Amino acid sequence: MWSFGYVVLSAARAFDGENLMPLAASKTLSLIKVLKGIAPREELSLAEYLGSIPKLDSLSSLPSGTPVLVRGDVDAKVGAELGEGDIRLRSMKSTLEFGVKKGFKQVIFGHLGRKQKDKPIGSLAKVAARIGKILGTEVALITDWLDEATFTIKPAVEEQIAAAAPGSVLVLENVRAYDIETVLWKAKDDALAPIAENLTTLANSFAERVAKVYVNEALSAGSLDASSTIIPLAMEKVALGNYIASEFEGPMMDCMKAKMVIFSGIKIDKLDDLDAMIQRGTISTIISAGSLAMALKKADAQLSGGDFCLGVTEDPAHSDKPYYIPPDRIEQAKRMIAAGKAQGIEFVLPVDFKLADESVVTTMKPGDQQFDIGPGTIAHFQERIGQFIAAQGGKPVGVFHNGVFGMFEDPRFEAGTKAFIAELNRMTKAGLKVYVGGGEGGTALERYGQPDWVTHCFTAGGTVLNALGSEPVPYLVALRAAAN
Ligand SMILES: Nc1ncnc2c1ncn2[C@@H]1O[C@H](COP(=O)(O)OP(=O)(O)O)[C@@H](O)[C@H]1O
Ligand SMILES: O=C(OP(=O)(O)O)[C@H](O)COP(=O)(O)O
Repeated sequence: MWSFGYVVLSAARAFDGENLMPLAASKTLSLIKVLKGIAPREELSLAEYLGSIPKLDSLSSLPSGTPVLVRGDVDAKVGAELGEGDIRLRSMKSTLEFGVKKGFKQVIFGHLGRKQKDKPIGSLAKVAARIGKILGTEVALITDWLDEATFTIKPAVEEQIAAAAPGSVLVLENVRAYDIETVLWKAKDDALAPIAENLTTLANSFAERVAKVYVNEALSAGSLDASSTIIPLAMEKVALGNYIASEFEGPMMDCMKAKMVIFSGIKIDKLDDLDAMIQRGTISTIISAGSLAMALKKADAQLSGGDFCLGVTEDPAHSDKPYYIPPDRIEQAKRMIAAGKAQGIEFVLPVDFKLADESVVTTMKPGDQQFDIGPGTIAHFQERIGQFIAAQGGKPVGVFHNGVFGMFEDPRFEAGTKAFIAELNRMTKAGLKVYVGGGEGGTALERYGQPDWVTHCFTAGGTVLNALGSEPVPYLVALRAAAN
């Protein structure tokens, strides 16, 4: 839900002719607390967030040569040819071309991947080259741009930007190479004040040495990354890129009104997002599969006076595993089903499962683990889709699909996911508006279907769930605070 208590944030800055007053650490700390859910958020809809953040055309009158920091959607596995693995990079084209035309010196920064044990963090070298190809211009990569001892941008970066010609595009090397970027992820409440000091120094250094204008064109950058999210507070102007603005204002708003949602996958916290979507009041049918559906399956059985064994999924000995579902999630699922059914929502759940040895069962025993839905469920879902299509009478109602039905990367467990991608095509061809929420669901569409089998596939998974679900998108909260 986008409803919390009421706190108005505004960046601690004012203009002094050409000089921007530095951001104060107290304001950074306030925003961090809001983003971490420690302090209350404003009670705002997605439309209200969007309405409070300037669009790209607000930068139209800035003079040629103005440096602009662009938070770019650079988390891409670039393939050998143009068009391969670069959809997120192409999503920035319109915004970057606007900047080139205006003569801005655009400095793109963003993340690629996550740090993994014993593996160096990825470089943006290929991404920078591909952006250059997409724009038809040279794009330089600036490596080694941050002094991690002082949290300041290295002076050479300022010199490189000053020397760049109007219309230049530069890329800062992977921001996640620096620990400061992900420091908020696991930060305890009492560590936030010193972190806010460091981030304030960093944000002010960006404003002093890189740019005072910030454009966010990174739809998928929905995690609570530090510099990416906080830096706008120190900026003179912020704006939403063309792609982000159109994705939120078009397809995302359509998804808010979806009548059917298909929710699956392994992350049990998606239950909160489904809960929030139910509370919006437009949904009539929920199809759920995968690990996530296990909570609903058990809850449904218990509400009918019975029970349903989930095997290892409910075994506390597996509590460190991603598929583990703790008892409080079953209770939450019970509340959701009871409230949902009271408002007329139909929950369509799996009726059989494929286990590790590929046997198909309708009930599980302790020690069992399901890796896919079984053929009975595939048929059950197909039947319900047919009924849903018929009930809409040709009206273009919305359908939102998130996640996968099993461990589909393994061919032994792909059948359920694969069969349902064909159902998305069936619904689209029947005139429904079908949206896929990026992530693994998007990967499955790529693998088993065609782009035109759905109305739209988002280039971000987590951000879409935030926008539609229980938590606001951190960068929208921050951009609104910065724009105030
Ligand atoms: N039983 C299962 N059901 C669904 N996904 C599973 C299951 N077991 C493993 N997974 C894995 O979990 C991942 C999907 O998780 P999901 O939460 O849908 O991701 P995303 O939010 O990125 O779409 C896939 O890599 C899939 O193989
Ligand atoms: O791929 C991304 O998001 P997605 O998997 O939710 O679509 C983004 O780059 C976010 O990556 P992160 O989850 O490491 O912050």
